[in-house]
Amino acid sequence: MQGLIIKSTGSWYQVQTPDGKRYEARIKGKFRIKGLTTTNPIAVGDQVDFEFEPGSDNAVINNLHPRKNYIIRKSINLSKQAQIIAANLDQAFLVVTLASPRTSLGFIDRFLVTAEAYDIPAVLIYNKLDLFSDEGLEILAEHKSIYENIGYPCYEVSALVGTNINQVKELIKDKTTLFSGHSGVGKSSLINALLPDLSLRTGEVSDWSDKGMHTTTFAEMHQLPEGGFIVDTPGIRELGVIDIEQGELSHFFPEMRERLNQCRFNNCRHVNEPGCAIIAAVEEGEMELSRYESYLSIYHGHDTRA
Ligand SMILES: Nc1nc2c(ncn2[C@@H]2O[C@H](COP(=O)(O)OP(=O)(O)OP(=O)(O)O)[C@@H](O)[C@H]2O)c(=O)[nH]1
Ligand SMILES: [Zn+2]
Repeated sequence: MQGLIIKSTGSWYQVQTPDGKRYEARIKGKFRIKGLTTTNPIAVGDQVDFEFEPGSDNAVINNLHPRKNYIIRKSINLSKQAQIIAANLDQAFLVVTLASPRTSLGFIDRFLVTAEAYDIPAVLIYNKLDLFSDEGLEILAEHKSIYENIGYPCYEVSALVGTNINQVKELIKDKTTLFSGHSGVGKSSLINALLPDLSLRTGEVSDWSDKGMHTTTFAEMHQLPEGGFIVDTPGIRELGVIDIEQGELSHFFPEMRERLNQCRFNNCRHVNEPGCAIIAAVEEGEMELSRYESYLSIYHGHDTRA
């Protein structure tokens, strides 16, 4: 039988078959990703084959289908060990706000770089619109001109009041969508507004903490009545930057990517080289300074803006 993993703990998985039936299953055999040892080889979003052991109703997963993408969390101590958090995502939402706690451009850019590296289309959702001051609305307009120009859709909503929630419903229909964002921006409130039957607890400090690789992973996909899934994984609510080679970083800035072959040197770092097309684009106002600053900050590995 074939199914979709919709829930994972450290030791068992919930698989949903195309007819909507759900089974609890365990893994048999080894599933490996090149160059990585994974503590949990299968994650929500994975398509798997499974069978029942003869004479029992234990479902056993025996095959993993190829993934279009996946996100991992690396162990802090064991750099080659990783946990797979979710697979086959159609899009990643970063829920942000310009009320409190206001999300910074640096934080948004780090998220966008990560999504590019994972090959997952990213969307920015500005929540708490009902609380935006005039200044907040001005900043919103600036953000939209920065991000929409380089291909990242932006939506403004109020999870509390219900403003523009239908637009977001349209966006997530028939898709598998990851929700990320700082604590307190309203992810749970937004998911509750989209999926009223679910009732996630809001306004509580997340009880997840990084206790190392032995902590039980718990990720879940919530099925939408209109079709599609919301992926809610407490452990990666703030998708961090994954290991990116310095020389590759510019490929994950779409507006840099399209100019890379115009630099004088083909090993240009876009830091201070003569004839750099990126620096010229910033000087001519064709690339946003804030985006370039985020590039430099991540490049030099001291991105502390949160
Ligand atoms: N005014 C207003 N308040 C909101 C809105 N959305 C969420 N809130 C409030 O913001 C606070 C945090 O909301 P949550 O939904 O718990 O935020 P979260 O992002 O899930 O936070 P974590 O669970 O810590 O990751 C709560 O007090 C919500 O009621 C909104 O659109 N407008
Ligand atoms: Zn350059």
